[in-house]
Amino acid sequence: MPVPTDLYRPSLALLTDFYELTMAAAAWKSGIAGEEAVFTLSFRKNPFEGGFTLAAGLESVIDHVSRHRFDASDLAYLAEQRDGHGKPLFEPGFLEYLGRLELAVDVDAVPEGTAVFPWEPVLRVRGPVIPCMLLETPLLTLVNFQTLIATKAARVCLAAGGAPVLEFGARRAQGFDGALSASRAAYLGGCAGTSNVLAGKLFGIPVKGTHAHAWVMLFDDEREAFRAYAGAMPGNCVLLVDTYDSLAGVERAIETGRWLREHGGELAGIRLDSGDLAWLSQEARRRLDAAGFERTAIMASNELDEHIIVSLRDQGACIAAWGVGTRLVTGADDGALGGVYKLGAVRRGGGPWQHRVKLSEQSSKTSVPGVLQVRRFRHDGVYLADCIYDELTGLPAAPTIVDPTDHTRRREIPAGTPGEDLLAPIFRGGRLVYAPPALEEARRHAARELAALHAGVKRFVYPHQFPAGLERNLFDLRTRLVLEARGLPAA
Ligand SMILES: Nc1ncnc2c1ncn2[C@@H]1O[C@H](COP(=O)(O)OP(=O)(O)OP(=O)(O)O)[C@@H](O)[C@H]1O
Ligand SMILES: O=P(O)(O)OC[C@H]1O[C@H](OP(=O)(O)OP(=O)(O)O)[C@H](O)[C@@H]1O
Ligand SMILES: O=C(O)c1cccnc1
Repeated sequence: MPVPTDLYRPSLALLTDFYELTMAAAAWKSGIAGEEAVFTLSFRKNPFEGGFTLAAGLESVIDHVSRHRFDASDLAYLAEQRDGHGKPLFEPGFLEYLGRLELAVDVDAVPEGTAVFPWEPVLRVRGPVIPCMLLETPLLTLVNFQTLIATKAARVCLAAGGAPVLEFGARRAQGFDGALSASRAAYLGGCAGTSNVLAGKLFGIPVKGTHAHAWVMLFDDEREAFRAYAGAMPGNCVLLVDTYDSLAGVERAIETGRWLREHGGELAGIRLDSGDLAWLSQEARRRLDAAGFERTAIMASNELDEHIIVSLRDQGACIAAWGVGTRLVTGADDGALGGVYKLGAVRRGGGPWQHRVKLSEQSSKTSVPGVLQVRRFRHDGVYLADCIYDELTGLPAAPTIVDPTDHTRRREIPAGTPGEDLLAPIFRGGRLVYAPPALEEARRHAARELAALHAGVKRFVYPHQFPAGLERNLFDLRTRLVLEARGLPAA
């Protein structure tokens, strides 16, 4: 399948926060550029008050890291930056360094579509401090948004219970890039297709759609409009029936369906876009069935989300396909996934790694030190628990998992419980060592992941909290570092 190779040329190296560059300049100047660091990208809360999150954005991360370079125009722009005294902010030597910079980093990440939970490392970057810092902003930009939308899509598709969900969001998306990456993430999360034609071309997503109210309004009456559309699209005819009156529109759609049959076509569906979708869909179904159009599908749209879809199904709505736009591609009601990128350890001159922890008044914001990995344990195809551990100390044969927000909540994992590490090697020394799966495969992976989660984790109201926490030695190390940093005696 085609990849979006030409969308963002040249490199987007400047798409980083200014402070990453001022820190890079200071690191270069102060001689710590040769030191190594390891950073972890994780989030602290599942979006949408939900019980799970689906990781997305890795393919864009790979693309960004692979083509990262500061070109002459980037360097010229940086050379223009002045400090408060009107002097150049960046020294020529630093800019030359940036011009030669290659991101010789190791990146490990969970594959796209993997179910992930708060605190877990979703992605890890290890290498010289400057490249690690420069990547903070773009990696968060890419992973936070796409993960949010993939998770929203998974929720909407779970609500639809297997009926197809089409993503109709481009017109309400956050800009062109928001539209494209939302379409991709929505497909990854389970949507059956998109109305966004460029996303279809770039990512190989099936493109689908009906017609707008404007089509009907272009004609003097609805009958004429339906007939013209059906004549032009006999094999792809879904008629929007609510421009003037939904049920009268259904009657005209039935007439058009009869006409289509006489001309070798078939009315594929109707779309309802306003009013009481439960009642209208039942009444439309009754009329279509009575007229011999049992196979004509009823599609609904109109500011839908997972909660409205659940409610409509509970009310017995006869809706076979869902068109979901605004609330899907904007991740309503969560403006963003709150992913963060935190330093876990540093190493000087090839010596031993030294753990680092960031304190916060809010214990949920205290970072997790180490070179983090996560082991997922399972039983009979169902996920049991996730154990976040430090590769520097390793994982005991029978680990104890401690909930970082309540250390009295613990889970013992018996030795021999099957499980696997989630972070896979993506780059080694800046060289790509991972073959990203095709989007279709990532989508199948997401579906398998959702199937392996207990139903309680997927419910929308007060979901069960999946046991994901810190391996006990890591939890103890973190506690010790926090006490040390606060100048308190060890517990
Ligand atoms: N039976 C229902 N149960 C729950 N929510 C519904 C039901 N029918 C429609 N909705 C949802 O209620 C919200 C408001 O619908 P409303 O009927 O006000 O739209 P409308 O005013 O008819 O449409 P429009 O403003 O697009 O012309 C929408 O999000 C819609 O999806
Ligand atoms: O409601 P969403 O989930 O975003 O789905 C997409 C919406 O976009 C279209 O209409 P548009 O909103 O442009 O106009 P309308 O409200 O007048 O139908 C379509 O008819 C849907 O209602
Ligand atoms: O094809 C459709 O029905 C469609 C496309 C975009 C937005 N709303 C509806």
